[in-house]
Amino acid sequence: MVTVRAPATSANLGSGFDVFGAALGRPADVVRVEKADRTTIDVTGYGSEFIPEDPDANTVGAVAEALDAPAHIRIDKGIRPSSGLGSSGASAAAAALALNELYDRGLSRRDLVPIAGKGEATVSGEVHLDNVAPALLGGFTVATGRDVTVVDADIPLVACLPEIAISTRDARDVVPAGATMDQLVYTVGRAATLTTGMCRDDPRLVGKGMHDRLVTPARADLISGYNEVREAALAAGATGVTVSGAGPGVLAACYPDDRHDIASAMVGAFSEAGVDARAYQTKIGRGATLYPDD
Ligand SMILES: Nc1ncnc2c1ncn2[C@@H]1O[C@H](COP(=O)(O)OP(=O)(O)O)[C@@H](O)[C@H]1O
Ligand SMILES: N[C@@H](CCOP(=O)(O)O)C(=O)O
Repeated sequence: MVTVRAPATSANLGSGFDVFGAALGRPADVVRVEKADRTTIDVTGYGSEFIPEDPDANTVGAVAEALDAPAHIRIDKGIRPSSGLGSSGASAAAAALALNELYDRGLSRRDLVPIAGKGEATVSGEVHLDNVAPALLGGFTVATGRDVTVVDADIPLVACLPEIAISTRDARDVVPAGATMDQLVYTVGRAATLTTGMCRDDPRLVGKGMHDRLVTPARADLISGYNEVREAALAAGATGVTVSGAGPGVLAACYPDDRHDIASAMVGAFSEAGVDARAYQTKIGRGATLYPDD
């Protein structure tokens, strides 16, 4: 048996739609695989009642097929599905690493990124590698086509998860079809600022670079209380706030000592909007961890 823990991830970070991603220190999914004649899946844990065990509908099924690695796959969900924290991608990334080890396929983590992406595509409708790349490689990742650049950034974060479910597929439907030149210039400036901040471990630049006028406003409208939560986090010291992935999670960048106050402020602001929420005080973390021969 092979066991892999794959972390939650936050995609887009505001200015990097479908390109930027970051591994979070927590929460995480744990996936265990054993060889079998055909693939079967058991799901337990957070939100498991909403996750299909049919290999054609679960992200790990497409990964097993792509690797020609049939297995009994047990998924223990630490990351709630439809969260904006890369829940479906984490399972796919964990399965890719675990099955590669179980069947001795000899692929590198980078080789496994597009394979895990096939799993992600089964639920989101399109291939986007901005969750599976950081889940496998860790750090802050820039995914352009099949190329992935990794920065081992050290940035404190708070990820706040409201009790609202938004599927990535639905949230992709509200993304504007085009952009003006002003919007493009603004986005490039912010994306470059964020990337510089990641390279310098500078929470101020990262927070500034998260600001986005293109995709985030459309998605924020799907999250009750988003504007109030954003204002509360900024008032508590966040250097930047944006929608995490396709939402409903909300991500704040900050300095380490401010995490507790920001987490309380975000949960409190959601509560005032009538929405229960939980917050993870975390930071950019490492990629999936392999526990062979468990
Ligand atoms: N292993 C899995 N983990 C989580 N969700 C899964 C998995 N396999 C299939 N799904 C489905 O994917 C959808 C959630 O994925 P998505 O909308 O991309 O949100 P996110 O990945 O941000 O949690 C849900 O409909 C869920 O049932
Ligand atoms: N770039 C994708 C990222 C979706 O992330 P998820 O964590 O919500 O699955 C998008 O914005 O659609």
